[in-house]
Amino acid sequence: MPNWLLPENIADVLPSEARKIEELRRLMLDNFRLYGYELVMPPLLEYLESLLTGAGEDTDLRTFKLVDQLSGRMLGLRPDMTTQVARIDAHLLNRTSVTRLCYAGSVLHTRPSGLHATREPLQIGCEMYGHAGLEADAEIQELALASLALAGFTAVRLDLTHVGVLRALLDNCPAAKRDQAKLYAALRAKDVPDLQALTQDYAPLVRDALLALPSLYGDIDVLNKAREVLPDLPGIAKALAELAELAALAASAIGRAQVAIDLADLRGYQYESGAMFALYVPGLPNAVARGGRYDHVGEAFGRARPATGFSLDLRELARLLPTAERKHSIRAPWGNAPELKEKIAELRKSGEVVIQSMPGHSHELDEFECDRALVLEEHGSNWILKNLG
Ligand SMILES: N[C@@H](Cc1c[nH]c[nH+]1)C(=O)O
Repeated sequence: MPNWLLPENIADVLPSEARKIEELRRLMLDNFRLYGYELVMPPLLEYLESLLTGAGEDTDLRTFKLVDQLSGRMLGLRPDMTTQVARIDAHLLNRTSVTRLCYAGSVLHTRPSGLHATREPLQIGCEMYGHAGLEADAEIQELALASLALAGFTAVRLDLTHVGVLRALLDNCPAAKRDQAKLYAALRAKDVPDLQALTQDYAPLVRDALLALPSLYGDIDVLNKAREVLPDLPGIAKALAELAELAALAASAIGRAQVAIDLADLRGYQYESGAMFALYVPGLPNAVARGGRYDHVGEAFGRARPATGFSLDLRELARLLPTAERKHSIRAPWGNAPELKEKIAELRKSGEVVIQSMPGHSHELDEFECDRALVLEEHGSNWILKNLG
């Protein structure tokens, strides 16, 4: 095997793609700052048990593990930054007021989430702690939509769901609770035959409700249908009321989206505790951003705090965008003359890209197109710009 091959679903990011990703990262982080989100940088690896605190079995399976040579303990490479940020809020900041944090960094997955998905997403996101009301969820949704708008996506669909519906059903049926993991999987896949087989000996009320969930998908009217076909349990009524309110808020948010309800969409890391959302853009079957409420993670860290947030993969998002236009730049000779150096410094200070040709090489770089050259004025000693081509 050639020694320059990389593992499957792991790739280098080459110049023009890297530029797109970096520009998006800056735009989004700057926007988070305008809403008062403070940047944090959690470590790439942690003790496994802290990384998995409050997270589900999915997270465990997705985590690369290794042994720490210093402590002999098991370490994990983060598969998701959300629980790390919850740990920071719970233990390091110790604030009682509302805390807004944002982050951007690589995460690693043992298996790709799709055939062509990377195992090293570049996760960026925002988390808000300390407010249990829907206002916090609405702000997070608005930020997620604004992030996609910054990347140029305007025709966005926002799917809303709520873990309260399934929770209420499980709490009313011990057999369903026992099969929880299998039910999640069947619902995620909208696999009705599998659901039928699984639910055979459940209480009829719960069985009918579980079988109805995959079809409870569509515009806001689905909530009325859900009220008709789902049992009248307090948890379900509360979840549906919250979804109705969030749908209205999302429809009026900055960078507004077309809103849909999908009561069987339960993808995630199994730490969610309330309303959840996923954002979709045309041409891509998978969600480009996900978020929602996860009030119990802080509690697992020993300090209960309401929590809500969203994250997205910048690599995936950038892949959907057209290649950036080549940046116009200036070609300059290499030289030690103070006038030349000053002129080049002045141009760079004003934001121009100035590329000095190395002796014997004059090729242009992929990302840059030299449309001007810095040349010495004929019969003079001034450096002037000359248009090329
Ligand atoms: N980190 C979650 C999304 C999320 C962020 N905050 C809350 N939920 C994910 O990648 O699916």
